[in-house]
Amino acid sequence: MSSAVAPTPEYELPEGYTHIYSGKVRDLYKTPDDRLLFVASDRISAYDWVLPTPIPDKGRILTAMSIWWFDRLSDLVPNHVITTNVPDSVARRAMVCHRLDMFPVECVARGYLTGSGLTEYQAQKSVCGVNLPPGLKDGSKLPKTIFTPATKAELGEHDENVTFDEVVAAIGQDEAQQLRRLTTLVYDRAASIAAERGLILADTKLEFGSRPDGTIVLADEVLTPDSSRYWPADEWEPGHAQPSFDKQYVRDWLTSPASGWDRHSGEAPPALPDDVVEKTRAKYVEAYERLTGKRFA
Ligand SMILES: CCOC(=O)Cn1cc(-c2ncnc(N)c2C#N)cn1
Repeated sequence: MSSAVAPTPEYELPEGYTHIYSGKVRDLYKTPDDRLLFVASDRISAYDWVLPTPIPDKGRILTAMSIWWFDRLSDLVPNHVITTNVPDSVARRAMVCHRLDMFPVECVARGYLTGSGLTEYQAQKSVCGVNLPPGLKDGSKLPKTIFTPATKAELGEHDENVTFDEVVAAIGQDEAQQLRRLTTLVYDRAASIAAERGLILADTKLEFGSRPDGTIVLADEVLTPDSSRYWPADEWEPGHAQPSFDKQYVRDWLTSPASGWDRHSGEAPPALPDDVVEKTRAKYVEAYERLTGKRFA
């Protein structure tokens, strides 16, 4: 299915759970006691498509990764997780979360230049209004971490990079400064931990909400390969697209003659072969085990 059509959630939930929203790979429900159930599916997206073949355990691995990171960030910022005690049908792939008043900002921090940041830099030597030095290439390490916010796009559309001043106009000076401070603080902590494990955290996208008392809370998923770019540090080589830690097998097969697919055709991508599914699952397990030092059961 194209990225423009919300997938139908795969999981049966008990009476009293109401489906609210589905993204490409995640689903949001209201719980019987009016909290949120945040479900990570085994769906995988590539080239703006939700692929027809699930990656077994992907949702469980990414949920475990989010929980691990939330725990390591709790001294910097509170988070929205209440419990991982969830219905059996979504065991280990879901979290019950506080319902927050979400900020309409995708809070992106970048330590390296690539993707939409690189495109903007190549056009105007800045990203989201932040001026950068000349001579940077795809994958270049930035002199310091930058906050490059974006507006949340409709399903199937790309987020649009905005300036800090536009965030101020949207939510006010104080909260914009808080989001920038927290986003770079979280990124710097995570990038340092990832580097100790041989992984480059090139960038990450965070979402925040506020409690009724105004406290700013870290929400959504955090620091997963779906919300972040992880690169193997020993393969880092600025000047070209870096290999994606988790999706490179999928991207390489989809763009190879073997798939028979043309990503520019507008046609839906084909099902993935078993070996690509298995190698991709193994990369998610590897990312979890290298980051956390724990075996994925
Ligand atoms: C399908 C997953 O959801 C999203 O993609 C983005 N989203 C988050 C919320 C949200 N809304 C209130 N409270 C929260 N704690 C959250 C969170 N997280 C809504 N959409």
